[in-house]
Amino acid sequence: MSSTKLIRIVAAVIRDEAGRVLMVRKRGAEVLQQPGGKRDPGDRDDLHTLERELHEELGCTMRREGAHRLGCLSAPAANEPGHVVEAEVYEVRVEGTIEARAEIEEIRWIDPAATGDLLIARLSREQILPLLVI
Ligand SMILES: Nc1nc2c([nH]c(=O)n2[C@H]2C[C@H](O)[C@@H](COP(=O)(O)OP(=O)(O)OP(=O)(O)O)O2)c(=O)[nH]1
Repeated sequence: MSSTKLIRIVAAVIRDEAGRVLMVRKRGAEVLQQPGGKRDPGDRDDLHTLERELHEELGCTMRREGAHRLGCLSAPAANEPGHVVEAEVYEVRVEGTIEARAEIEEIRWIDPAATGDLLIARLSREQILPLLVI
Protein backbone atom coordinates (compact mmCIF):
# COMPACT_ATOMS: atom_id res chain seq x y z
CA MET A 1 0.00 0.00 0.00
CA SER A 2 1.33 3.40 -0.89
CA SER A 3 1.13 6.33 1.51
CA THR A 4 1.82 8.85 -1.23
CA LYS A 5 -0.64 11.70 -1.16
CA LEU A 6 -1.78 13.42 -4.31
CA ILE A 7 -2.08 17.21 -4.53
CA ARG A 8 -4.08 18.36 -7.54
CA ILE A 9 -3.39 21.82 -8.87
CA VAL A 10 -3.77 23.99 -11.96
CA ALA A 11 -0.55 25.71 -13.04
CA ALA A 12 0.27 28.48 -15.50
CA VAL A 13 2.98 29.02 -18.05
CA ILE A 14 3.25 32.74 -18.75
CA ARG A 15 5.88 33.84 -21.27
CA ASP A 16 7.19 37.21 -22.37
CA GLU A 17 8.15 38.26 -25.92
CA ALA A 18 11.65 36.85 -25.41
CA GLY A 19 10.24 33.44 -24.45
CA ARG A 20 11.19 33.77 -20.80
CA VAL A 21 8.88 32.05 -18.32
CA LEU A 22 7.44 33.60 -15.19
CA MET A 23 8.25 31.66 -12.02
CA VAL A 24 7.29 32.40 -8.44
CA ARG A 25 8.77 31.60 -5.06
CA LYS A 26 6.40 31.36 -2.15
CA ARG A 27 7.19 32.74 1.27
CA GLY A 28 9.30 30.25 3.22
CA ALA A 29 10.08 28.16 0.12
CA GLU A 30 13.45 27.82 -1.55
CA VAL A 31 12.37 26.69 -4.99
CA LEU A 32 10.78 28.49 -7.90
CA GLN A 33 7.55 27.05 -9.31
CA GLN A 34 4.75 27.95 -11.68
CA PRO A 35 2.06 30.32 -10.48
CA GLY A 36 -1.23 28.56 -9.78
CA GLY A 37 -2.67 26.42 -7.02
CA LYS A 38 -5.37 24.11 -5.80
CA ARG A 39 -8.94 24.25 -7.06
CA ASP A 40 -11.52 25.93 -4.82
CA PRO A 41 -15.05 24.45 -4.56
CA GLY A 42 -16.49 27.59 -6.17
CA ASP A 43 -14.27 27.42 -9.26
CA ARG A 44 -16.26 26.86 -12.47
CA ASP A 45 -13.42 25.16 -14.32
CA ASP A 46 -9.63 24.94 -14.43
CA LEU A 47 -9.22 28.26 -16.22
CA HIS A 48 -11.32 29.90 -13.52
CA THR A 49 -9.00 28.42 -10.89
CA LEU A 50 -6.02 29.86 -12.76
CA GLU A 51 -7.66 33.23 -13.26
CA ARG A 52 -8.36 33.44 -9.51
CA GLU A 53 -4.89 32.25 -8.46
CA LEU A 54 -3.08 34.55 -10.90
CA HIS A 55 -5.02 37.53 -9.64
CA GLU A 56 -4.32 36.60 -6.00
CA GLU A 57 -0.63 35.88 -6.51
CA LEU A 58 0.35 38.39 -9.20
CA GLY A 59 -2.41 41.00 -9.37
CA CYS A 60 -2.86 40.52 -13.11
CA THR A 61 -5.85 39.56 -15.25
CA MET A 62 -5.76 36.30 -17.19
CA ARG A 63 -7.20 36.18 -20.68
CA ARG A 64 -9.22 33.01 -21.21
CA GLU A 65 -9.04 33.27 -24.97
CA GLY A 66 -5.94 31.71 -26.42
CA ALA A 67 -5.31 29.60 -23.31
CA HIS A 68 -3.50 26.47 -24.43
CA ARG A 69 -3.48 23.22 -22.44
CA LEU A 70 -0.01 21.72 -22.23
CA GLY A 71 -1.13 18.58 -20.40
CA CYS A 72 -1.52 16.84 -17.08
CA LEU A 73 1.94 16.50 -15.54
CA SER A 74 3.13 15.18 -12.22
CA ALA A 75 6.20 15.01 -9.99
CA PRO A 76 7.11 14.80 -6.31
CA ALA A 77 5.66 17.92 -4.67
CA ALA A 78 7.86 20.83 -3.73
CA ASN A 79 7.91 21.60 -0.01
CA GLU A 80 5.73 18.63 1.00
CA PRO A 81 7.71 15.40 1.40
CA GLY A 82 5.79 12.23 0.54
CA HIS A 83 3.33 14.08 -1.68
CA VAL A 84 2.98 14.01 -5.43
CA VAL A 85 1.67 17.03 -7.30
CA GLU A 86 -0.54 16.47 -10.35
CA ALA A 87 -1.02 19.59 -12.42
CA GLU A 88 -3.23 20.58 -15.30
CA VAL A 89 -0.88 22.99 -17.03
CA TYR A 90 -1.99 25.80 -19.32
CA GLU A 91 -0.05 28.40 -21.22
CA VAL A 92 -1.95 31.66 -20.80
CA ARG A 93 -1.64 35.37 -21.50
CA VAL A 94 -2.18 37.98 -18.83
CA GLU A 95 -2.86 41.71 -18.79
CA GLY A 96 -1.94 44.36 -16.26
CA THR A 97 1.01 44.88 -14.00
CA ILE A 98 2.56 41.75 -12.53
CA GLU A 99 3.70 42.05 -8.93
CA ALA A 100 4.38 39.64 -6.07
CA ARG A 101 1.27 39.49 -3.89
CA ALA A 102 -0.20 37.35 -1.10
CA GLU A 103 2.19 34.53 -0.24
CA ILE A 104 4.53 35.19 -3.18
CA GLU A 105 7.93 36.42 -2.04
CA GLU A 106 9.68 36.61 -5.39
CA ILE A 107 8.81 36.60 -9.07
CA ARG A 108 11.38 35.83 -11.68
CA TRP A 109 11.49 35.55 -15.49
CA ILE A 110 13.70 32.66 -16.51
CA ASP A 111 15.00 31.28 -19.79
CA PRO A 112 13.72 27.67 -19.91
CA ALA A 113 16.83 26.67 -21.86
CA ALA A 114 19.27 28.17 -19.34
CA THR A 115 18.16 27.41 -15.82
CA GLY A 116 21.74 27.06 -14.55
CA ASP A 117 21.97 26.82 -10.77
CA LEU A 118 18.45 28.08 -10.11
CA LEU A 119 16.51 26.08 -7.52
CA ILE A 120 13.40 24.96 -9.37
CA ALA A 121 10.63 22.59 -8.23
CA ARG A 122 10.78 19.17 -9.90
CA LEU A 123 7.44 19.51 -11.70
CA SER A 124 8.76 22.57 -13.49
CA ARG A 125 12.35 21.47 -13.94
CA GLU A 126 11.62 17.94 -15.19
CA GLN A 127 8.21 18.23 -16.84
CA ILE A 128 7.11 21.75 -17.73
CA LEU A 129 10.23 23.68 -18.73
CA PRO A 130 11.54 20.96 -21.09
CA LEU A 131 8.28 21.31 -23.08
CA LEU A 132 9.11 24.95 -23.68
CA VAL A 133 12.60 24.50 -25.09
CA ILE A 134 12.57 24.49 -28.86
N1 LIG B 1 1.30 26.26 -7.53
C1 LIG B 1 2.22 25.34 -7.73
N2 LIG B 1 2.40 24.37 -6.80
C2 LIG B 1 3.35 23.46 -7.04
C3 LIG B 1 4.15 23.48 -8.20
N3 LIG B 1 5.05 22.44 -8.15
C4 LIG B 1 4.81 21.80 -6.98
O1 LIG B 1 5.41 20.82 -6.55
N4 LIG B 1 3.78 22.42 -6.31
C5 LIG B 1 3.26 21.98 -5.01
C6 LIG B 1 3.58 22.94 -3.92
C7 LIG B 1 2.44 22.72 -2.97
O2 LIG B 1 2.75 21.56 -2.20
C8 LIG B 1 1.27 22.38 -3.89
C9 LIG B 1 0.44 23.57 -4.27
O3 LIG B 1 0.12 24.33 -3.20
P1 LIG B 1 -0.16 25.87 -3.32
O4 LIG B 1 0.22 26.41 -1.99
O5 LIG B 1 0.45 26.48 -4.52
O6 LIG B 1 -1.69 25.90 -3.59
P2 LIG B 1 -2.71 26.89 -2.96
O7 LIG B 1 -2.16 28.30 -3.04
O8 LIG B 1 -4.02 26.65 -3.61
O9 LIG B 1 -2.66 26.33 -1.49
P3 LIG B 1 -3.32 26.74 -0.14
O10 LIG B 1 -2.48 27.88 0.34
O11 LIG B 1 -4.74 27.07 -0.46
O12 LIG B 1 -3.14 25.48 0.67
O13 LIG B 1 1.86 21.86 -5.07
C10 LIG B 1 3.96 24.51 -9.16
O14 LIG B 1 4.63 24.60 -10.19
N5 LIG B 1 2.98 25.40 -8.87
